[in-house]
Amino acid sequence: MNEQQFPQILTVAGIDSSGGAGINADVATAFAHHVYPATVVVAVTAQNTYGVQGVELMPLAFVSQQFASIADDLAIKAVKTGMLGDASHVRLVAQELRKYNFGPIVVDPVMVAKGGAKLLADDAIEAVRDQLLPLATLVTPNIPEAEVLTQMQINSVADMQQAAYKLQKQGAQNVLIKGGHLLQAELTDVVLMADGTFLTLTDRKFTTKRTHGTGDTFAAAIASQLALGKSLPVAIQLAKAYLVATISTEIIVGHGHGPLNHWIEVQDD
Ligand SMILES: Nc1ncnc2c1ncn2[C@@H]1O[C@H](COP(=O)(O)OP(=O)(O)OP(=O)(O)O)[C@@H](O)[C@H]1O
Ligand SMILES: Cc1ncc(CO)c(N)n1
Repeated sequence: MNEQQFPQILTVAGIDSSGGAGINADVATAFAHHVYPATVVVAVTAQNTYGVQGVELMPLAFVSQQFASIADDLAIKAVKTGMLGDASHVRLVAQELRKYNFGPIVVDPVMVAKGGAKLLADDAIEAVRDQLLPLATLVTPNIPEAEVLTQMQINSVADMQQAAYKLQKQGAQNVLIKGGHLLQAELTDVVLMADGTFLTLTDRKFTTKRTHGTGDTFAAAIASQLALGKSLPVAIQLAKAYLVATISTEIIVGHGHGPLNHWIEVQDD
């Protein structure tokens, strides 16, 4: 491997026609970090800041072909997975990820879009739990996703910690449960590291409806920092700082849940 190669990540996810979430957010985030993003397109959505109007999944063989093309040529240093659509696509992506050594894998188990549209079929949950979580260096569910995966209700930070233990038992090495859906004045994300220690990230909640793609941006920023050689705890904290900056400096696009300001400068540690 040529050490001079530019840092490269792979995002395996869905395209958002309105540009704010999914692969579009991942690509914007990678560029902001001066990291090169390759993409495996699993789904294409007809979507805007109001919601999701349509979804098309790519043929399975074509998803595999995209993986092979990338593996034949690029030097991927970290992976992020996002919207995977249904059980057969989840199983296939897991199978492809097992084939190649693309470095650490950040699994964002995307299930539902901001407007409530399903981005993952109900019968795919088992495949996410059994096939994808054991491959995850880090899994980054929001609270509803963590509830579905662990079959427990989450109403507090203590519940988030308990759910994080369960997700680790299911095979994820490290767990980040995002607290955006917990009704509190402050937002708390809970991270359970592989060594059993907790990291808690607490931030004020900005009053804004422009939060389309926050989860994607957070996970893509973590993958980008990992590709740049940062340790996981440092990558998570730098990614969170970038995310907060993208939320706090609004850009006015669309009429519903608008996209983030991905142009904001990434601060280093
Ligand atoms: N209004 C806000 N102000 C500050 N931080 C926020 C706000 N909304 C979300 N966040 C942060 O963004 C991250 C993602 O939040 P959330 O729990 O909503 O994830 P998500 O539902 O996966 O996002 P999405 O579905 O939009 O991709 C968390 O770290 C959360 O703290
Ligand atoms: C394509 C796509 N992926 C992920 C999300 C979740 O933010 C979304 N809304 N759309």
